[in-house]
Amino acid sequence: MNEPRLMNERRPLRDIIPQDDLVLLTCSEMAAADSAAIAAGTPGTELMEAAGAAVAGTVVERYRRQPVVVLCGPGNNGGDGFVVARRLHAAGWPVRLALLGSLAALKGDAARAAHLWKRPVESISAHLLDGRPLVIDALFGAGLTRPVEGAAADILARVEALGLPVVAVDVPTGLHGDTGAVLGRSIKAALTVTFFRPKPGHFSVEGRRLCGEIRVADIGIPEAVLGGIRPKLWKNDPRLWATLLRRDDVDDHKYKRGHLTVLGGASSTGAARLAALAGRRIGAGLVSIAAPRSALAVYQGAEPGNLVVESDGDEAFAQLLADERRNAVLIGPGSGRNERTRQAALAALKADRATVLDADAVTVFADRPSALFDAVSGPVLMTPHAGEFARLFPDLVAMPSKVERARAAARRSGATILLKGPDTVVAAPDGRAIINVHASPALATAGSGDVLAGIAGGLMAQGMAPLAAGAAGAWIHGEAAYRFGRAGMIAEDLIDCLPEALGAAMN
Ligand SMILES: NC(=O)C1=CN([C@@H]2O[C@H](COP(=O)(O)OP(=O)(O)OC[C@H]3O[C@@H](n4cnc5c(N)ncnc54)[C@H](O)[C@@H]3O)[C@@H](O)[C@H]2O)[C@H](O)CC1
Ligand SMILES: [K+]
Repeated sequence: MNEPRLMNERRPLRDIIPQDDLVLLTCSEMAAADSAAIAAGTPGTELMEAAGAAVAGTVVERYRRQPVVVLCGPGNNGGDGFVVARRLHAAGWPVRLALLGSLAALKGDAARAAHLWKRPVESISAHLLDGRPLVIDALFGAGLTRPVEGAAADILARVEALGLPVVAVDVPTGLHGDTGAVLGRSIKAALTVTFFRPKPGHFSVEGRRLCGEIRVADIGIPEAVLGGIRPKLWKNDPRLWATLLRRDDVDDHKYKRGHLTVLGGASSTGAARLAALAGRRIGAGLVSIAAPRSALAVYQGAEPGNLVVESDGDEAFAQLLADERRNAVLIGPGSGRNERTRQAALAALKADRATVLDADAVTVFADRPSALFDAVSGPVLMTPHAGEFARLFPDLVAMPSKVERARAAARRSGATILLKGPDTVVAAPDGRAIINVHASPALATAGSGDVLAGIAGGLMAQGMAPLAAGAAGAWIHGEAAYRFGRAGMIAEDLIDCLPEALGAAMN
């Protein structure tokens, strides 16, 4: 029987398959797309006209005709606003337009758009809101560089106090397009119309709270411009990795689907057991728990499907990994912040195994992160939550962008970082990153992280590269919670919903 050989061949790990329509562009990449479109023959004025037309068209589509006030800022976001106002007026809507700053200060495309508006330009004042109009927020967009204050902040506060409906142009004013942070004050929109591709900021926790429904309008920027930009950020979706889940080998069998070894702790055995179950449910061929002698009986009595192997003492785990069929390792859930965990993690990295380091396996290195980073050379996925991240990368916490925080940590550690949260970011050392918002608040339950780590470990056992395993794991984890779909979910429920979630990912 030649199975063991199959386990030894180091097949290339299967990695994500980039999808252009899932790309997210930063403000500067968006400006580059603009410039490329203009260089390819589409005047900036046409882009602005198309942007304003897209907003006006969406408003007409979504709202009954009613009084509208368009709040325009001093730049091209405001320029878009002039186009929106002109088009809504032409469609018979009662429109008022107010400008922050002076007409004379407008430049370029915005000045041209303002020139085409032949009706009054008012100044920003609370009286604009008499009659409870629909508000078009064209104050600031991709050019926001500092906190919103003064008249702009005042009018937004007034809009909010009156509870008026808001449609945001590109991004709600005050939301930073790249970091998704709020500078000064912002405004909650019912609908945000952005252009060509969304921005990372649209999907931050604040971004999702403030943008409302997000519409991405085609404004005539050719897809080909992406070739020159070479974006490295995508919104998570099964289309990035679902084909990697397919089991096309006709002679598929458990040895080909990898062997995930989970380090079991002595005290809280539930975490490792949950992770092991998740690894099996997601399709790993074999999953075993390396248990200390003192907890052997507990693990053996728990789930018959989990192989349990004794692994006591610091060197024991390294000896286990002498068996190359153990091609993937998960350390952390419930394993304790102790020397055994540290040594097991270093043994897995030294043995160049596909390794997931979660929870205790991350924080046990907090005193000397370099000891961990220096040992990373192969496929490693770290899955910290914000607190664990801060212990390992304290100096990165101040970075305003979660994507950039995760990317910096990945570059520094050499591992792929899955930085958990309602907006989980998975970032590889080469800069590629994926934002996952396919998640439910119900996931904030004890043990949920153990399940996620087990899913990712099970996928890496089957040959998925860390970025793909992290993205697929985060999405499937979220889908399982949606599938459970009712209050009172506990981590074990996620395990039972994994087959449906996996099925949803593959359809
Ligand atoms: N392809 C596209 O994405 C297109 C985008 N368009 C629109 O253009 C804006 C970006 O325009 P820009 O002039 O660069 O910046 P803003 O209009 O957002 O800001 C104007 C200006 O304001 C200054 N500023 C920044 N922050 C503040 C602040 N807190 N207080 C006061 N002043 C501030 C800063 O100098 C900015 O330059 C984009 O959002 C789209 O709506 C194109 O119209 C069409 C193609
Ligand atoms: K805006």
